[in-house]
Amino acid sequence: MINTIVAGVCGRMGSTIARLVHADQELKLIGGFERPDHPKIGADIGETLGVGPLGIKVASGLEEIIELADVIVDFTYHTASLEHLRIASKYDKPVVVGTTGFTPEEMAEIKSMADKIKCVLSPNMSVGVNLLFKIVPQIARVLGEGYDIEIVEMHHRMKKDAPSGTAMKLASLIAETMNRDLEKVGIYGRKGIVGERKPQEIGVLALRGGDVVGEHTIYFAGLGERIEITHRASSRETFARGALRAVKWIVTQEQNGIYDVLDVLGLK
Ligand SMILES: NC(=O)C1=CN([C@@H]2O[C@H](COP(=O)(O)OP(=O)(O)OC[C@H]3O[C@@H](n4cnc5c(N)ncnc54)[C@H](OP(=O)(O)O)[C@@H]3O)[C@@H](O)[C@H]2O)C=CC1
Ligand SMILES: O=C(O)C1=N[C@H](C(=O)O)C[C@H](O)C1
Repeated sequence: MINTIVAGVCGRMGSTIARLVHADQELKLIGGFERPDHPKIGADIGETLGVGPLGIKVASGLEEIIELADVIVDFTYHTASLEHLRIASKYDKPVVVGTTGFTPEEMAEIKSMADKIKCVLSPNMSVGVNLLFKIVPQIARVLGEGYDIEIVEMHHRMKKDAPSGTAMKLASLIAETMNRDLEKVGIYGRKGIVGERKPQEIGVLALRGGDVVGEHTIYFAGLGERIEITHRASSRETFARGALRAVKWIVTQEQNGIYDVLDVLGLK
């Protein structure tokens, strides 16, 4: 059994992941934690998940429970996940991170930990989106210049970061493939007399509303034709199943490194 700790265990993703871990034959939910001031600290995790008492309490921090873990799953908040990675590297524990919204500086620090920790880091754990991470840059390359690239994402009203981590990763993969600097060509909204669209622009637009789980459309708009590729997630379990797959994979790795879901799927 793989002893698994879930960060942000009362959150939307944390609770979904914890329920699937609890139901999984190969994994054992041995702990979960929230911020020290969270109202559920000390509550039985099973009760908070609605699966009946499990005899494990919501802890008030990772260091309280980390020694028991084989692996930690973290879908929390960018500053929190970075701190959890620092702690996990100190204790030599692998981590699966799905959190988005890292600043460039935070991302640089995570990359700099590559020789100190085993980590799967991906803004989207679904198989479908990871397939898009593979094929969308190929489509951009084949189409070449002459097709205007715009990405539109929609998420629920509670989402804190924008644009989504997935949209930003798609934009950065496309920019890299097209030899463009996303810092220069990324456009995140338009209003007023903005002038004609420049051919190199990559537009990334975020819609927020209701309970939308996660939708991404990539447009390649040329003269006389347009390709639109859409991924729609209709359940958080899709991401959670991807996270569990990453958990089972990362604990078998011998080399430290910052991996992604394409490594897990063997699609690199
Ligand atoms: N990679 C993927 O496939 C996916 C990634 N995500 C990403 O996962 C993250 C979480 O999303 P979601 O579950 O919707 O958000 P929620 O706000 O529902 O859950 C986050 C949880 O983490 C808790 N948390 C915040 N700070 C800490 C801390 N320092 N220590 C412990 N727990 C903490 C929050 O507590 P509190 O409420 O008190 O802040 C909350 O319980 C986001 O970045 C989102 O973009 C989401 C879906 C899929
Ligand atoms: O916050 C969410 O909900 C999601 N966040 C991820 C992102 O920012 O890309 C992935 C998913 O679409 C859901």
